[in-house]
Amino acid sequence: MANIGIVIPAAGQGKRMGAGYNKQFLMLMEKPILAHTVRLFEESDFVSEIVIVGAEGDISVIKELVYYQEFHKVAAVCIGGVLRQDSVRAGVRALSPTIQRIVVHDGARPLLTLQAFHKFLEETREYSAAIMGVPIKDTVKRVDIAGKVLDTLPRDYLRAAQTPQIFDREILEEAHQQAASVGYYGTDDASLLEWMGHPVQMVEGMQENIKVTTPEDLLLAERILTQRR
Ligand SMILES: Nc1ccn([C@@H]2O[C@H](COP(=O)(O)OP(=O)(O)OP(=O)(O)O)[C@@H](O)[C@H]2O)c(=O)n1
Ligand SMILES: C[C@](O)(CO)[C@H](O)COP(=O)(O)O
Repeated sequence: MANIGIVIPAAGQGKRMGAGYNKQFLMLMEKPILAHTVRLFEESDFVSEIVIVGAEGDISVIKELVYYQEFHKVAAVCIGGVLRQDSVRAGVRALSPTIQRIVVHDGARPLLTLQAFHKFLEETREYSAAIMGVPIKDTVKRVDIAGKVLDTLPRDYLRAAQTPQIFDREILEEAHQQAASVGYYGTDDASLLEWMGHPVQMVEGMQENIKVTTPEDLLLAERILTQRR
């Protein structure tokens, strides 16, 4: 299972966080959010290479972070694109050709644990494409443009998709290439494969593996990490 390459998209603008700069540099328990995310993969024996994708103006800061945190597996820090999808594609391109199995994990998901990641690798080893997700806790309604409720979706078959998402390199590259050629956009990488008609396996994730998106998420992340200490 070794020789896995990690792509960490971290080139977003963090608009919903409203910090005025990339939210992944916000401090979480005395370290930038991004440092927590990268540390996990640095410590995994199954990971041989990490690529971090940043906004053009953040590249030198990310390189400094890599240096000071002593992240030896980071093979490249490359420039992302306007959409998350563009950033992931750039990251995949920057991985060594020897890497044939790729995990994509949001820079903004710093709470994944090594144990959960290794369980994920074990459970997904037979699949060419697989993702983490968690059952939806709320009742989910579809509404029209005016907010009128149309119906209630059967919750048993709904999952909130997370990262990590794992793919055979060939399939992920093909999905990104095809999507780019027609301008198809998906909010995660798995959706590009779904669009192509390629099967994607869902495995149980962890509720704590939140994406730090708004200020409340940062507070929650701090509480979770405090409890883990
Ligand atoms: N063009 C983009 C957009 C997003 N991301 C990354 O994709 C992950 C998930 O995106 P999200 O949490 O939505 O981050 P932002 O796009 O930064 O948030 P917002 O939509 O609030 O601006 C983040 O790690 C983000 O940095 C990226 O690498 N390149
Ligand atoms: C990839 C992802 O984190 C899965 O939940 C999510 O889709 C990213 O979404 P966003 O639209 O960039 O917030």
